[in-house]
Amino acid sequence: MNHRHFIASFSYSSFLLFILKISYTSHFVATAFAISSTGGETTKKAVYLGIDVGTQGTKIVAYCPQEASIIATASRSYDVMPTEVTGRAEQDPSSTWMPAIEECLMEVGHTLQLEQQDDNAEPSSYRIKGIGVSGQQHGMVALDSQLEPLRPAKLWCDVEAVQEANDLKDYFHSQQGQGNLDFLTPSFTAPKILWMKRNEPELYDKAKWFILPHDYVILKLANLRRPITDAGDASGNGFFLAAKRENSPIIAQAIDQDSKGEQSGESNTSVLEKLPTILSPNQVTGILDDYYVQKLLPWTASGMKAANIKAIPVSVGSGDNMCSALGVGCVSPGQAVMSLGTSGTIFAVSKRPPSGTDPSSLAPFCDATGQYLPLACTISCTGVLTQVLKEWTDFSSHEEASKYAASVPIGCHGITFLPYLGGERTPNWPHATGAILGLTSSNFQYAKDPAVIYRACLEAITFLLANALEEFPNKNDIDTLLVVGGGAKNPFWQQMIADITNRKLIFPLETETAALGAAFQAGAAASGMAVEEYVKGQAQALKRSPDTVQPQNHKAYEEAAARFRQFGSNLFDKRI
Ligand SMILES: Nc1ncnc2c1ncn2[C@@H]1O[C@H](COP(=O)(O)OP(=O)(O)O)[C@@H](O)[C@H]1O
Ligand SMILES: O=P(O)(O)OC[C@H](O)CO
Repeated sequence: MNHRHFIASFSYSSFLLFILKISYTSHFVATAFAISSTGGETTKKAVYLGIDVGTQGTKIVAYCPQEASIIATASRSYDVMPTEVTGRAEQDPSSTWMPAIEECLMEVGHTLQLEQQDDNAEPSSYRIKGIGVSGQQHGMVALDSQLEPLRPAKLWCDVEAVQEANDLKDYFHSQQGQGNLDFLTPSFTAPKILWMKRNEPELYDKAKWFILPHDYVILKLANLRRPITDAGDASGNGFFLAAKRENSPIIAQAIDQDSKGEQSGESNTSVLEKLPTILSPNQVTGILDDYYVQKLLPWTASGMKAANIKAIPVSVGSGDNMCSALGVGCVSPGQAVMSLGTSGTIFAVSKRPPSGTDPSSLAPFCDATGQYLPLACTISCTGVLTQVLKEWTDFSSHEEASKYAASVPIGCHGITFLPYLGGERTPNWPHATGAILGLTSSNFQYAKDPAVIYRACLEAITFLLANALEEFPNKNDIDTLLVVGGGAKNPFWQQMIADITNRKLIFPLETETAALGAAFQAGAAASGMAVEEYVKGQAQALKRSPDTVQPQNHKAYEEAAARFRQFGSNLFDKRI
């Protein structure tokens, strides 16, 4: 047993676990649950579950610190709701996210039960000691007084609230609000709330809470009486000023006073009071509700009811990018994370709060440890690539498409794909649309080749992220990218990213870093450690794949990248 394992074993068999429960009055009260070791317990290995509720699916990982590995996983896919309305992107929390989570819990529970059956000598090899939740950022979940959704959640990639985002920015600056809100786009929650007030005034009047996707999941898992959140996810709500770590009353005022909607009744409650309370990074919100315990561990459910010892704490959770920053094992100076999910994101960790002069494309978020997470997010990433794959090619997978795309020359014979099927956020072009440009009589024949179009799309979404990297004030100090998310396992894309960005790449062995980061947070919360300290302890054991990718074709990509930027600017670079 090495030193780290000794510490881990000691803390998991230790005697007291303090669980912060939401009190049923308006305050949070610390309640201590005495959790002691009993016969057989000391032999069980602690396991922490991390749930990541993404845009295209939910994943759960079960992480065992003693083995320093993921011992079970499950995932379920789902779609954004079909709509004819341009710019709309919605999902129903109760019929989309929660059933996917339930199914994943059942599958993980089943896998762990098999482990138990394999070991007849011990009642169980593992014990779930905590759950953390990571969620797609931004969006808006509007709840009624019974804590039920009033309407489908508007997602981060919903760009209906363009006018509202601009109105809020203008109001904030007209009131000389301190700080910089230039980064506010329709993705954020505040413009969506204003959009709801203007477009659905009757529903708006019934809204008691406006929360984020991960807040909703925690609310349900722990059966809380009121919503909570953390600073990382809250910093994507459009009210939160990261430097001050508080929601802006000016933004709330702008929404409260707005009279463009025809309200059916006047509510006196400010929108500020409808936002969830913010807990610190290693706090626990409550314990896993029996309903979900039975999904996870049906064979021990009755035992769990009988004894506090088996209560499973639910930690505060965070946005998926914040959790990813934990899941890569902490981001060092000189590194940035590039996440290839439905969205593309690129972010670094900073000890300093954002400065007022940071470029508007960098959102000044908080991270999930108490530090800051300057982040750029592109809407057009694997969501668009997957649509191209499914609707424009006969390739059966990204792997097959990439194999053929690899034989297409860099720059795709001069054919440029603009990937803005759902508008764009970085650059802030919510009205942008997709296009294929640069056609000539000599390259026209290639435009109907699916491998060319797939590659042109892949190049485009990579150029977007590379351009976002250039917005970081410390870009010259960033020499290494930690690449994560669903697209990170694609070797062809890995090479392309290295070539285009001219940076070293590292791939954590676990690409589901958001779910893993949520599990780390649960481990920190359950063992009472600071999140950063806990994650650093785990990171030593997380091997990363060797840094084999070397940039070779940078110059060849530069020309195609310049063409891509020029076409986009010509079409969409105007005041929205
Ligand atoms: N080899 C691959 N190359 C490119 N994209 C991929 C590959 N494998 C999976 N993807 C895409 O990654 C996305 C899923 O990534 P993920 O990080 O789980 O997204 P989210 O969290 O937004 O649901 C899907 O769009 C999927 O099609
Ligand atoms: O579904 P993902 O993982 O792309 O998450 C969406 C991001 O949180 C948007 O910033």
